[in-house]
Amino acid sequence: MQEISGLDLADRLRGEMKAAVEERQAAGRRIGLAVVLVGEDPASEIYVRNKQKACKEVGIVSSKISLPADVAEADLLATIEDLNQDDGIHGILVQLPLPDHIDKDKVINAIAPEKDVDGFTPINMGRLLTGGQAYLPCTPQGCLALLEEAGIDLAGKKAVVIGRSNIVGKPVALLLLQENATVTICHSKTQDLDAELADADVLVVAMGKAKAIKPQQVKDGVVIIDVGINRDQEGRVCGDVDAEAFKAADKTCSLTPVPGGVGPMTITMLLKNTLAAEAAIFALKEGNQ
Ligand SMILES: Nc1nc2c(c(=O)[nH]1)N[C@@H](CN(C=O)c1ccc(C(=O)N[C@@H](CCC(=O)O)C(=O)O)cc1)CN2
Repeated sequence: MQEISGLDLADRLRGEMKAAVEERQAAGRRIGLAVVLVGEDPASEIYVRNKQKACKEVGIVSSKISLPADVAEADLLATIEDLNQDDGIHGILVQLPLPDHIDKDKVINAIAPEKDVDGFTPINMGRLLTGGQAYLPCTPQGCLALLEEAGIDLAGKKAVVIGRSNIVGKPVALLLLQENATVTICHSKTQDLDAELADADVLVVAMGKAKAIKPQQVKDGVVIIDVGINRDQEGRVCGDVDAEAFKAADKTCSLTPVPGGVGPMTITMLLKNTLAAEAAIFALKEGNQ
């Protein structure tokens, strides 16, 4: 089994980004990202901390806006509007999930599309659908970067995506399609998952079920991107793919590890989108002068 490391690729890309940021800083530019965290979900706190750490690593200035779990939706929307108007902020992200009393779609819709570095607004999602210039959602973009790093030419390949969320399944399927793969999306109502998996050349698994995919379900030579982040019975972080069983079976395949695969690439793609947002906002301002 060949491992496709997200840590190695993330490291290299972050090094390149640091150099790009230094060039902009030398020209007097400062790149700002606002991270909005509602409540105290422990996993979200870790992800936000890791995002801020990564920003610092490359020279992006991040500001964390922490709001209480019982914040009124109107107050959260007002916070986003302030950030939309703030010239020092080039990217805005609202960490998900949000508490139940808040309408997630309303909040995402409130983010200015030009600062939507998560790529979750309908404008950016629509542009992704039509093949326009969009900020791509970070996890799907990370999955494609890993496939590219592994040297996979997707044209004509049979790609199977398990999961149909707006954050991962749907956008990753569109990105695979853009690369001319033949794409099948599977989900909880798919009647015969094994039949779909049996001849997949590329498999993206985002089902949220620990160690669900076994080596005997896929063919030799398959390339698997494991998006899952779960805890196993011993409390260890694991993916949706049973990596230990793949190793034990000495399966001929390529697989992203969990941890150390898609996760670090999600954060790296956020940095990439933030740099792109700053460049676009800067170019627009220059053009208007
Ligand atoms: N606004 C957003 N919210 C959420 C997103 C998102 O892209 N934007 N995605 C996920 C959480 N997430 C980023 O926010 C994220 C999840 C996991 C990792 C990561 O690096 N995971 C590690 C393992 C983590 C562990 O040990 O617990 C890894 O895979 O190596 C990064 C980012 C939902 N919310």
